[in-house]
Amino acid sequence: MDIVNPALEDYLLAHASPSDDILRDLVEETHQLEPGTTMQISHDEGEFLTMLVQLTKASFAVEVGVFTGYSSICIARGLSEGGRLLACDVSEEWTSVARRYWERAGLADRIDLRLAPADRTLRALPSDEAVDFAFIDADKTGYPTYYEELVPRMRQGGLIVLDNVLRGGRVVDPSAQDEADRAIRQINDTITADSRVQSVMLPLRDGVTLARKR
Ligand SMILES: C[S@@+](CC[C@H](N)C(=O)[O-])C[C@H]1O[C@@H](n2cnc3c(N)ncnc32)[C@H](O)[C@@H]1O
Repeated sequence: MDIVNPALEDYLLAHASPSDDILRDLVEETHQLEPGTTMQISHDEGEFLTMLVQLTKASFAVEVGVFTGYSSICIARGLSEGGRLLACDVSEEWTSVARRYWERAGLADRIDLRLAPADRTLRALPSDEAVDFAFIDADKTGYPTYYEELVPRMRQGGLIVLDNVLRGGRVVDPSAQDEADRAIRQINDTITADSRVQSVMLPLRDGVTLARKR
């Protein structure tokens, strides 16, 4: 199911601020890998992330799901002076590509990569409300856990962004019942009912939720 009419989607993509050589090369290199660019966020979503990080004036951000580093670059670029991004993933292979591009983008010194299951990395974070911005884009069955670990650690006004919350429209298809479908429906319902956050779901690419800690 198309979330947005494909012609309009192309039009939207063409009307975000232009990309740059680093991100273009990263897309091209990722295209050669086995999963290709299917897991990578799109250019307009990347611009949106940078803008959100800037608007929240974030200095400590957490990313769950690095892959080859596209979203990490977009988040790290938006951080305020001296800001840090804690980037969680389990793949040495894919994040080795990310590391090269972080270096090239001059961002390597502001990104801490943790190669471990993200639930473990998040649980090990201090419980004070220090996180300004978080982006969740990893294994879908983990979303409920990542969200629950992050909410108490967000500062007031901090923003959690979740990707793929529409799962290509599967969320409204009653026959779509795999583990990931159920986890995404669960987290979508949890967030809507969660009085700790103010939330909105946007039809950007595969669906993006913004949850702002009250
Ligand atoms: C959709 S991709 C992330 C795409 C990335 N945000 C980008 O812009 O290119 C999902 C990533 O989550 C990682 N992942 C899967 N299970 C994980 C887990 N339990 N903990 C941390 N990362 C995990 C995968 O290795 C993969 O790199």
